[in-house]
Amino acid sequence: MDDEKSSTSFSMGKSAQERGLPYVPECYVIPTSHRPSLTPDVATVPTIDFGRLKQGPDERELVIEEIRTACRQLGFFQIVNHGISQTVLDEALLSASEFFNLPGSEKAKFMSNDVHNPVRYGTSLKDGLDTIQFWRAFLKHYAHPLADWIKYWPNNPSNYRETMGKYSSEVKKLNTEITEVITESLGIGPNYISKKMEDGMQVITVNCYPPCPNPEFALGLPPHSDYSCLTIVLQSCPGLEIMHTGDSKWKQVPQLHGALQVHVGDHFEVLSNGLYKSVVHRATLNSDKTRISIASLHSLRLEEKMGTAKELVSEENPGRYKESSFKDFLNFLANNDLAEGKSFINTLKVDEKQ
Ligand SMILES: O=C(O)CCC(=O)C(=O)O
Ligand SMILES: [Fe+2]
Repeated sequence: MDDEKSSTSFSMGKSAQERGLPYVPECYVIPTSHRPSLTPDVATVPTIDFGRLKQGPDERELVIEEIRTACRQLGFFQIVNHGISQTVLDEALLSASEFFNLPGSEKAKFMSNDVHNPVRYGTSLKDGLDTIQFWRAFLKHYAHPLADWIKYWPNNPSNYRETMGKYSSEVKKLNTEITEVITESLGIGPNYISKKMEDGMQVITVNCYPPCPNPEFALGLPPHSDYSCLTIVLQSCPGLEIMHTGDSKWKQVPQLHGALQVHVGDHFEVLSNGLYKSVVHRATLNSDKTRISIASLHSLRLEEKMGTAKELVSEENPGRYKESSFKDFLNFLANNDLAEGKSFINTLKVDEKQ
């Protein structure tokens, strides 16, 4: 996600004690209804074995069916046997954590509030901050075409560009494979959008959530869905929660060593005419260890519009979304605060009564 514009959007009004509630440190401003549970339900997340895609047409068809169900019901799944080695995953996480361990002055070289900036660092963990709702630092950088952008990435730690570059290019390839399977599962064929996606944007968001003394009163990231077509996430430990569409409850995604998480983003919801849902998710905190997540967000080129596949529109099932580009999302972001619950996908929905 792309944010960091506000740190004081919620106001609690009367203090908890005035309302006869248990003591809450005054610096935490997330209202009770938005606070996470320290013992969340665990999500039942479909785990897709990508190796099975190469085990003949029958097996491939079964995997595609599993992906179709996951995208319709949750907008989320995990993949194993994805072809990216554990060393590449571990080294990317290690470089990320070394970057966030650098002195503030080193990270501040990349500090920017301009959402259009292709490389930027931000943090809600500022010295002297008197209200806390989000407990996160992040580094974002464009990653495709890699040769165009890598020279602007941090070179401290000294192997950051090498390890994160390797991870980024492998995830980019994996994204093309997942895209093919997803459009196949929509019945519009594997090549429907794969070439455009190959040439499209890749934004790497590296999130760092340090231990929080009161994880029950704050969040790492507010609830949101990603603007992307697909987001692929690597996490160092649990903390991601997804909103279960069935019972509208927050559930924690369990840690599965070596797995990658796949989020359906807003632009695939649009492509599918709402058949697939972009998953609403948030990041929670813990009090004893730093959590790192590396989100790779994939979309079409900066100004290329994503619209609904015409094959999925009919008289009985009219188009439900306006088309939009990544740039449209950035313009939306520059003027709206996602922490206040503003949602890009809602701005794309065509009024059904029209
Ligand atoms: O930390 C996570 O697991 C989620 C990160 C995320 O949602 C994002 O960067 O958009
Ligand atoms: Fe996200």
